[in-house]
Amino acid sequence: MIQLQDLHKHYIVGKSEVPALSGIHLSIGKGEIFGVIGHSGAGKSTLIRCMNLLEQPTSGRVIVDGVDLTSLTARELQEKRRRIGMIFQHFNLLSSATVGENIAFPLQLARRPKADIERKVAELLKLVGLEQHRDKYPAQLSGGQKQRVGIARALANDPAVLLCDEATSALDPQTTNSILALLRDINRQLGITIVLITHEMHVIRSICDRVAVIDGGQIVETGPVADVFLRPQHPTTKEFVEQVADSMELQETVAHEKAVGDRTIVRITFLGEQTYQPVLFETMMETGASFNILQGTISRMKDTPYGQLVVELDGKKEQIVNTVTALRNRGLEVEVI
Ligand SMILES: Nc1ncnc2c1ncn2[C@@H]1O[C@H](COP(=O)(O)OP(=O)(O)OP(=O)(O)O)[C@@H](O)[C@H]1O
Repeated sequence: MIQLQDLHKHYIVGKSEVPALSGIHLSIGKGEIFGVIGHSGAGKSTLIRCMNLLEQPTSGRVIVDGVDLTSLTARELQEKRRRIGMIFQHFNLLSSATVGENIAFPLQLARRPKADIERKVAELLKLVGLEQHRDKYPAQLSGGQKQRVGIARALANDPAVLLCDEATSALDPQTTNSILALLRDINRQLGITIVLITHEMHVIRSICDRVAVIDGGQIVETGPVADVFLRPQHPTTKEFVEQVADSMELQETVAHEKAVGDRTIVRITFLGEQTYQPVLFETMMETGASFNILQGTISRMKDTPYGQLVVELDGKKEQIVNTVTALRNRGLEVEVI
C-alpha cells in the first residue's frame, strides 16, 4: 500500500542543511497497522508527513496505492490526498465550528451533495461514539473526544490510509487505550491501512502488526512486533522494549538477589497459547530444578496473549543448564539476567 524508496529529507536553516531522513526504505502492506517508533528528533514527524507529501522529500519516491506522489501535479496530489486521512497530536480542529461542521468540512471541500454530507456525518459520529455531541464546539470536549472528532474527520472521504502523528501523546493512559481500541476497530471494520508514529512502546505493543525503529533519520530495525519485542537487536530498540518490560521494583529485587549470592535469574517469555499452559512446572518436573517467582505479568501484543516470568532457578548447576535448554527447546524465549 505504501512504499518509501530511498527517501531523503533535509531542512534548510539559514545557509545550513539539517538532515532529518537519510535513505529510508519501507514497505507497508494493505490493511496493516504499522508503527514507527523513535526518540524526539529521530525524524518520525518528517517521515509521516512525507507519506502524504505535507513535507516534500529532498529525494526518493513515495508510492501510495501504486502511484508515485512525487510525480503528481498539485491538482492530482490534492485528489490523491483525499484517500489519505491524517490525525494529529493536538487534534487541529476548527475551534469556531461544531463537531458536526468539523467532520463535514472535508466533504464540503470535495463538493459532495448536501444530503450525502448529512448522511456521512451521522454515520461517522456513530462510528466514533459522538452522536450526542454533534452540536458542541471543540472547547466543550475532552481530549479523547476531540481526537474522536479528528478521526471522524480524517475518515470522511473514505481514505485507504490513515496516518496518525503522535495521536495519543496528549492523552492520559486510559483515554489513550480507548483511542487505540477505536483505531483497531476501524482497521478491522473498514480495512484501512494505519500508519502511526509514537515514542511509546506501549502504543506499538497494543495495536501494531509491524514496527520500524527510527534513529538519527534512519530505520535501524524493522519486523513483526512480537519479533522485535522478544529479540530486539539495536540498542535503541532495546531501550524502547525496556520501557514496557522491567519495573524499578524488579530491577531492585534482581540486584538484591544477585548481591546475596550466586543466583541464576532468568526472564522467560511466553507467547500465544503457551501463556496459559503449565510449561514451567512441567519442565522443572523433568529436570529436577526448582524455581522461585520474582515477578510475573500477562499482557497482550495486539491479539496475541503473552506473559513474562522472572524466576530464580534453584538446583545443581547441571539441572539449571538443562532447564534453560529445555525451556528454549519448547520454543520459549529465555534470557539469563
Ligand atoms: N521545519 C523544520 N526546520 C528545520 N529543521 C527541522 C524542521 N522540522 C524538523 N526539523 C529537524 O529535523 C529533525 C527531525 O525532526 P522530526 O520533527 O521529524 O523528529 P521527531 O522524531 O518527530 O521528533 P519529535 O518527537 O520531537 O516531534 C530534527 O533534527 C529537527 O530539529
